Amino acid sequence: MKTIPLILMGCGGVGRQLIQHIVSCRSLHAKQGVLLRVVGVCDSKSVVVASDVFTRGLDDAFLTEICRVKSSGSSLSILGSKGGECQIFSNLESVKKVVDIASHLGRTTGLTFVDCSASSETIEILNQAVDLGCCIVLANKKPLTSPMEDYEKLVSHPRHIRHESTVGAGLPVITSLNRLLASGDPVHRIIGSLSGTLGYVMSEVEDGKPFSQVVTEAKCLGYTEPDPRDDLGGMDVARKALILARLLGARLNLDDIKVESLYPAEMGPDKMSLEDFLSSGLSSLDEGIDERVKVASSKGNVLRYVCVIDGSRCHVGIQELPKDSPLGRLKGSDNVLEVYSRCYSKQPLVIQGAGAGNDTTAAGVLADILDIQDLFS
Ligand SMILES: NC(=O)C1=CN([C@@H]2O[C@H](COP(=O)(O)OP(=O)(O)OC[C@H]3O[C@@H](n4cnc5c(N)ncnc54)[C@H](OP(=O)(O)O)[C@@H]3O)[C@@H](O)[C@H]2O)C=CC1
Ligand SMILES: N[C@@H](CC=O)C(=O)O
Repeated sequence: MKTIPLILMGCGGVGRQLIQHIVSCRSLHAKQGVLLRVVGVCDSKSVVVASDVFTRGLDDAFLTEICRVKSSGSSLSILGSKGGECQIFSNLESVKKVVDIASHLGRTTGLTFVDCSASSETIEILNQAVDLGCCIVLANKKPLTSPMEDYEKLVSHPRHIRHESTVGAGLPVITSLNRLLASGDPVHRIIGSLSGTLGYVMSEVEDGKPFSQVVTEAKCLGYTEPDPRDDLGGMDVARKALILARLLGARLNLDDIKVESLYPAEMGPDKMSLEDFLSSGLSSLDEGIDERVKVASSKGNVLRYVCVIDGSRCHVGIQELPKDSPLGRLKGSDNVLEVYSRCYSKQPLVIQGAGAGNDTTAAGVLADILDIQDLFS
């Protein structure tokens, strides 16, 4: 049986769903000859680790308890040591402990860091993990959209990194692009709708629902980032665009991308709390969006938040598109990407399907972990 030891960073909607998938797929994985051994789970303040990471992981009952505690909104630090089977470390100590485990397991049994946080702070640990021979799997886009130097370090061992869920959640976007590029088929243009949240919001407001109501629904459905302004301001789509553009070889940074925001600067995270934005800011945007939807509709068009990557130029923003165009027909949280390359020059390669949600995202992360099993014994 191959064993893949892993440390999960982030135990929110996606991280918890990943734990549930791992636990419920135990017998399937056993038939495939693979065991996923979760040796540690981190939230923003603490890490829970198995007492002997060389031989044991956290057991399934305890992993389920971790999910219960985190879904109730508590910190991992309230968990006990479970009769000595695990240890809990907080704040700076937790970072030291995680790096310590990486230095022991990285070059022996191997270790995979799975980043399901939404933080830009994980980049330091991830870069250390890479230096220590560990693999990394990310749903978190922020480390991959850090300055070029950090990015290049992170992806310096291509066999050791997987990040399919960073674009299109569980859709095979990165894999498909890598296959085209590896076969010498250069991709020169990608156009698409890459936000599950904005896809859902734009298609729901067409039916006359208020913008604030559908954004709140998207948040409840697990489509939005922890702060939905990341989606509504276009930054989440810009990050996806940057990830794809860098994959295609462009040496761009986030501020090279032109981004259209759906809210004004005075409602930004530096000026308004998330609570105020959700309780009052959001509804003040209803009228303006409704007006734009009506103007588009009077011309037989709909609004879509579109990402265009053309050579090394990227821009993301609202476009008015015919109702019966591929992007105009999108419904719900679906993403669609049209990829133009030498082989797909007139008719693009089209990838479409659910582009957000905890279940599909966590499934994409799980598939990434299984995809690196050859590096483990
Ligand atoms: N939902 C979706 O459809 C998709 C999501 N993603 C990505 O998945 C990631 C997770 O999203 P989601 O689960 O919704 O986010 P949540 O906000 O629900 O969860 C984030 C988790 O990360 C933890 N965390 C924060 N900072 C750190 C840190 N420095 N180290 C370790 N853990 C940390 C938080 O801890 P605490 O509990 O203490 O706050 C929390 O447990 C995001 O990056 C998102 O962009 C990608 C594709 C689709
Ligand atoms: N908030 C994102 C989640 C996936 O990356 C989206 O809405 O697409």
